[in-house]
Amino acid sequence: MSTVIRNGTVVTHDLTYRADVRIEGGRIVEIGPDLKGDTELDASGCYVMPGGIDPHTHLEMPFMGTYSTDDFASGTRAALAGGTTMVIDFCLPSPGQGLMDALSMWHNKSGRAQCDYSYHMAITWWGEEVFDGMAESVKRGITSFKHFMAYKGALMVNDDELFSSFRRVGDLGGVAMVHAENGDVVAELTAKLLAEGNSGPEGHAYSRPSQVEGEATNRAIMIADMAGVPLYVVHTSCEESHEAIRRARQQGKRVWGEPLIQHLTLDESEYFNADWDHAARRVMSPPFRNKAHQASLWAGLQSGSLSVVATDHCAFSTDQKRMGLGDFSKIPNGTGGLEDRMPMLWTHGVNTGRLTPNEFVAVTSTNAAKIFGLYPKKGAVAVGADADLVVWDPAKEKTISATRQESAIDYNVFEGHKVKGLPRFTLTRGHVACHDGEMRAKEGHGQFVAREPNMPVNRALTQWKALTAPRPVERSGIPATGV
Ligand SMILES: NC(=O)NCCC(=O)O
Ligand SMILES: [Zn+2]
Ligand SMILES: [Zn+2]
Repeated sequence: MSTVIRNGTVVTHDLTYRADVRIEGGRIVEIGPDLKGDTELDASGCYVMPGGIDPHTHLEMPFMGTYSTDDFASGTRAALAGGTTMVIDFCLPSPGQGLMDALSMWHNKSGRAQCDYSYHMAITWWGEEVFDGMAESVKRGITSFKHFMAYKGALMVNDDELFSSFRRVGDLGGVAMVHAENGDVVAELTAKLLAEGNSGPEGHAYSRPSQVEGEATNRAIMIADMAGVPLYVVHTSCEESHEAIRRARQQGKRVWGEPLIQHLTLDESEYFNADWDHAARRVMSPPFRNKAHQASLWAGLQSGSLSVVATDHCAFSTDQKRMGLGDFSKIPNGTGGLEDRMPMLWTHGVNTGRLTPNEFVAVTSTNAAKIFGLYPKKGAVAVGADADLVVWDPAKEKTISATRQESAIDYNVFEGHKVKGLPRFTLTRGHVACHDGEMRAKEGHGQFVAREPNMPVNRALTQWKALTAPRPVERSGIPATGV
């Protein structure tokens, strides 16, 4: 059985051209004019693009005394509704827990996934067991390792642990990742704000000024450079952090920055809303920033100093958010966005002229595929690639509303936003999961995707570090001591 997507314009990160796309056995088998198939999907007026890859989600994540509400079923369904065909979630061992033990727990949760997925492994503590578990993790196709520099007393690791782990990731040919906020300063500021009576959700934003992110980003970059490992900085939200990444890239360091769609389109005024629920629903780390920071993030996407737009989808219901009534530090951190990332970015990026359609593909799909060892299986419209595709209708419009979303939570941080540019069809390995607004996704269709270590960037960096490593100076004679 074959499917042909007809009459569309193929848009990849580097090319735009008219062609039909033929799919068989979940893969793209032919691209060209006038193709025939058993089933035909009409893409007239549409772009045929690689499905989105969101490399930053937390589905059914245990966090701050609860679990994020969207699980692998509802979260991946929301992803498909919005044109995203793969997510990379985080496997989070509890302190003291072995990495493979945590991995089996995550594999148990992901069985109901509706699109393909992978994991990053989090390093939440340090010891020989973790050191050994990292090699096993790479063998099982999990080649990226996340470190939290915030959440003191919970997930946070210190600089010595960071350096040890980064070196290990470098040796294993993986990618180091950081949540870059200075957790010690955040803890101090939180205590001070609460003591002074600042207990509402706005206190969360005050406790995490952009400096805590800028400082930690710079520190992580320097530690990664000394460890000789490529570094991916998640949820880059401000100019200070972007500046550190920009500077590092200009210096030839292998560093990538990831702004979120929320930080690009929503700002800090949300926290000053008189409605407690409204503000608390938007509590996430780092918090939303002002317009100047937003402009910096957009400029980073345009200039290439920032590489990937993600969501950090970690959705808590209003009831869960209310765990922090009277104390903002107990509001579970996280927001949704999986369903809205692509339409919001198209609307505010492509429709405004900030991004070209090719740049849109790069930052929503191809760059993540390349960085995390998935390309060209994912992130490509090419013969042999998985048929993870979105047929994108640039004329289709909607107003975002929680009443019509696939996510399981009871609100949407983009409520009332008008978007223009939506999927006509979303295909996951050839299966049409979203058919002109109607969901046909299947629970359990999603498969774990193992990833390869030692990407070209790893090899180049290792070669460069070997070439420039300290080595003893060869001397012909040793001077006499004079004694
Ligand atoms: N971002 C956030 O607030 N919650 C999810 C966990 C994390 O990525 O820090
Ligand atoms: Zn984070
Ligand atoms: Zn996250």
